[in-house]
Amino acid sequence: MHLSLVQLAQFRNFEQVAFSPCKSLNIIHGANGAGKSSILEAIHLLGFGRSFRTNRQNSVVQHTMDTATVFSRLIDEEGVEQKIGCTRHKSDGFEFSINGERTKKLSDVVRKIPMQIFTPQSSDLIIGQPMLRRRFVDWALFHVKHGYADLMSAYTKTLSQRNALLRNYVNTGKAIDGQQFNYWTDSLCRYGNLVSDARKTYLAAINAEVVALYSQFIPEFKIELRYNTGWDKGTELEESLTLKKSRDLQYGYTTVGPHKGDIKFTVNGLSASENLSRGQLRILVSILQIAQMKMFSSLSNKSTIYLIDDIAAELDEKTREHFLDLILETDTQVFVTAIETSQFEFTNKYNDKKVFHVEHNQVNEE
Ligand SMILES: Nc1ncnc2c1ncn2[C@@H]1O[C@H](COP(=O)(O)OP(=O)(O)OP(=O)(O)O)[C@@H](O)[C@H]1O
Repeated sequence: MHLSLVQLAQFRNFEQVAFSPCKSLNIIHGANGAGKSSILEAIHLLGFGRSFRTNRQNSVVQHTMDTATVFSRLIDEEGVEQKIGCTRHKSDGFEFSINGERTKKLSDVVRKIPMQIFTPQSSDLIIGQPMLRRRFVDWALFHVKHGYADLMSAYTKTLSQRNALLRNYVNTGKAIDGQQFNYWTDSLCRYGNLVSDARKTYLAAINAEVVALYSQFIPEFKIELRYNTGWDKGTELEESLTLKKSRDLQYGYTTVGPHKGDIKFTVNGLSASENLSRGQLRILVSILQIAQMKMFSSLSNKSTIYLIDDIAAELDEKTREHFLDLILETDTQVFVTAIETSQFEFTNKYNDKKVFHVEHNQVNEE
């Protein structure tokens, strides 16, 4: 699967640009401020439905304009072309389209273009908030496990109902309706156990791949990843909810469950977030993503699109080369940005490669 055309209109510094990427490696280079990251950001909108650079989504719209548009042609595994579009209206949010048909359902678009992104901030996956690590696993399960999106939405709805009862108790001091509370607690257990089992199974499946890949980069390090369920060790979720009921009543929200789950990474038995260098953290993230893409393609027979912003940041040339070699082995379409093409001399060995120069708000193939 790959994008054969990308068009941007009134998107950040680009008035109108279009370019035709190749199926494999696409190098986008240009000076600071030329618009390299903006191009990745536009493609990212199609795969995630949001910018990776800002929470203020309107900032992608060109100053003085009201809408920004990204349009793409996607060629799937069977060679069938689909047209995927995304428009950001400053006054009315996002609008997506598939083959010209408008869809409000983001998941329909996201499901069509499985995508990963690697940026200088990607180490946050290891050192940042647990939510990022839950999102990492949930991305894979969303794409490969039938019904997982519905399961997550049932869990989230149940959690918010239970939290509403707890919050109301804290705010008003009125006793909680016991029947309702037990109903939502039972549902939380049912969905929560399913979510947690799916995450554990998935992580166990990619673990061996992560260990093998990491040892190729840094042989002396033995990496391990472990899922923390988000409730008391050695107990079932049901038991933990009972144990924590008085705390939940005091705080006004549910303090245990898979919404508190996390992944712990250790290297030679020590915490990865506290002991790895910045470059080693980035290597770990790249490996997690490569393992994820390999697993994804073996389970779904589909490939991924991989965006790499500023590959040179904290990765030496040997590592960059090994990293790209591993990704390109997985039949992935790659978009990678850098300031200088000299950072890519090692890519001369790849036949399927295009180089684009971004300058004067234009994208030119070289
Ligand atoms: N909404 C907008 N309208 C017009 N121009 C914008 C808008 N938002 C950002 N810009 C400009 O677009 C340009 C592109 O920025 P971008 O971050 O994509 O460049 P870059 O090539 O990735 O730079 P660097 O190498 O420094 O990271 C910048 O000059 C920025 O000032």
